Amino acid sequence: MAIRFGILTVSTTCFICPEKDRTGPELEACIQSAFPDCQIVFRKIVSDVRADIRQVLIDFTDAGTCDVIFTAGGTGFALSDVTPEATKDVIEKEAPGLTYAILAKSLGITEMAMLSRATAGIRKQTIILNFPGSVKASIESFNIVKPTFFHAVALLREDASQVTLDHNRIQQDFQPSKVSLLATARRPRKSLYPMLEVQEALKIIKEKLPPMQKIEELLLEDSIDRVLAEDIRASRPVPEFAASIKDGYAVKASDGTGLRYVKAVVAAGDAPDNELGPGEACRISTGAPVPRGADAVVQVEDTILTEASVDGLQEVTVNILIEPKLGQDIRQVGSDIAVDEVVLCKNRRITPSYLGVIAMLGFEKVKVIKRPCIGIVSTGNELVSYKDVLKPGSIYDSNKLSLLSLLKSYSYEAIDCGISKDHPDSVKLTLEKAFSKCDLVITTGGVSMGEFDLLKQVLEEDFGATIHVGRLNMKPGKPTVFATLSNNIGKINKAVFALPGNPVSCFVTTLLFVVPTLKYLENEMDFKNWPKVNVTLEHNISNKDARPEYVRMIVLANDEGALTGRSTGNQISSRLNSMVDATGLLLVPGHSTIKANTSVKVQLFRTLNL
Ligand SMILES: Nc1nc2c(c(=O)[nH]1)N[C@H]1C(S)=C(S)[C@@H](COP(=O)(O)OP(=O)(O)OC[C@H]3O[C@@H](n4cnc5c(N)ncnc54)[C@H](O)[C@@H]3O)O[C@H]1N2
Ligand code: MOO
Ligand SMILES: [Mg+2]
Repeated sequence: MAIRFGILTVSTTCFICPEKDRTGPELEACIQSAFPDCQIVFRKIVSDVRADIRQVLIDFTDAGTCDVIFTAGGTGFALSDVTPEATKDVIEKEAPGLTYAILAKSLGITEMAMLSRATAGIRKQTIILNFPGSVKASIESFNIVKPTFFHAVALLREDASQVTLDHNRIQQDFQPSKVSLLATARRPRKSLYPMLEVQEALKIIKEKLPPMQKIEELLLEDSIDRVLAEDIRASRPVPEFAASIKDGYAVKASDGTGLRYVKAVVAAGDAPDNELGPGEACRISTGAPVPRGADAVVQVEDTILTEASVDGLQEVTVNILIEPKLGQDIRQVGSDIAVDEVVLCKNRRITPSYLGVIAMLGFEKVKVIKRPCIGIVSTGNELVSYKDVLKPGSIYDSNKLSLLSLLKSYSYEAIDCGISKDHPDSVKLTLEKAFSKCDLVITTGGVSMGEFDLLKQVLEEDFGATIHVGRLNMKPGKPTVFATLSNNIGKINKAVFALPGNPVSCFVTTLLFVVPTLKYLENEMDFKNWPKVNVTLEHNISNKDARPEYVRMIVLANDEGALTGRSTGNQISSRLNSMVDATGLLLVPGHSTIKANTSVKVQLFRTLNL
């Protein structure tokens, strides 16, 4: 948050001879070193005239251009000292705590502090605070109150995220970041990180990932889309009893065609205890247990009724029209699943049919591979939640929602770990909170070459992280970062993907690096990445950049079942609409064109569009 300061020296002497004003310039330097990204909106001098002081204060508060105005001078007992009176004329609310804090601390330095009549208050959204006129006293006063300004201004601006940040900082006894924003002139003008190829990076990520894999047991209903951590071995046969495949009559095959006496009825769910004798039949339903003595089922369509009961309601005899074969229309015990058969293999993802099979075997719970807890952090002073009101210069944080839902579409739940400001303390605090909850943290923004791109520095300097991947030869996604953190016994236990802020760049790198990592951590995908299919291009596709480009493709199946593909249009990294409807990525080498009708291999990350 950039605070906007104004400095008003009140002194008739300095007004006549401005070069005598030392307090104004010294105060300005002090403010700038305490708040490096602040803005000094004005530095003025007025004489000790109440109306003149009042006018400057009104001008700069009512225009809404200043968050804080410091006056220096005119606060003592001299007859001409009227700064507090002019201040009281304009303020709408008093802020006595500020002057009290200055007085209390200053009394420890000099008892002359008692002679200050300084006042403080708020007009509209601006804080006005009187400092003494001497350089030393004004700077001492500034240093006393400066820790409160971020928070005070955030409250006045109704900047909820900064207020939360400050509350956390106060509550957690926060240690500021070791990274400084001050030495911009000394920043490197070339990236310090080697440019890696995508395949190289995938290999490194695979090698350096912390060992996260553990097993957990879940209720069947909670295990959909998870990866099996055990073979599912049948402890019972399916079916468990010989069951009829048809609605018809259970018979002895050796009786052949001809009349049968209908001895009993067996419906699904019955447990028949009678035994079929020669010339007898049991009426039977699909799925019902075949009674002892029967060895074939004849479907009702292959029979006729030959005799009914006196009331005409019950079958007494039926004629079997077709020669029954031994075992006909009977599912034998264990014919679907035999006892001890490994019916589902570990490391496979649980689909609805897996769950059905597991349920058939009577399991209540299943062992699956535990997933890392994933957190997503957005970074950027410009970001506002899409649920909040947009301010001038701000944009909606779209990355958070698109990445949370992209992961969800592959069944990974991630936690929203907030929006960090482009300030080292804010990045540090937001990451600290994310790491306290999550094993894998994904951030977006702040990884390129700008002075406010702080992710790599904060990760390295504040968290001792090792950056394994710092730059990639790809478009989009060049500044992609992969880093790991160790715990206090030196064991790697956290991983970070710090992705570029451009909406397409973080989307594509999530597809190419984060999702494969998550699948790999679940043993499902050996970093082979998305399957490739042959696609015929509908038009020429050019890449003007030197970096290989992952062009977003719409892939369609024509009536003959052949696949054709077209690009989603302008591929600039900010244009997230270039992801819309894309189901595949086509890697186009740097400075090259692939001609229409060429057959190319497209990596499919989704099923085809209908
Ligand atoms: N001097 C250089 N500048 C840049 C380079 C470079 O190599 N040298 N690389 C460019 C490339 S490539 C990319 S990609 C971007 C990456 O930038 P950062 O990761 O540092 O991200 P920011 O600067 O914070 O933001 C970039 C862009 O994205 C917008 N953004 C950020 N977060 C969000 C969000 N959550 N939702 C929506 N939009 C977001 C942000 O406003 C910026 O417009 O750097 C190039 N620069
Ligand atoms: O690498 Mo950036 O992601 O092209 O815009
Ligand atoms: Mg940047």
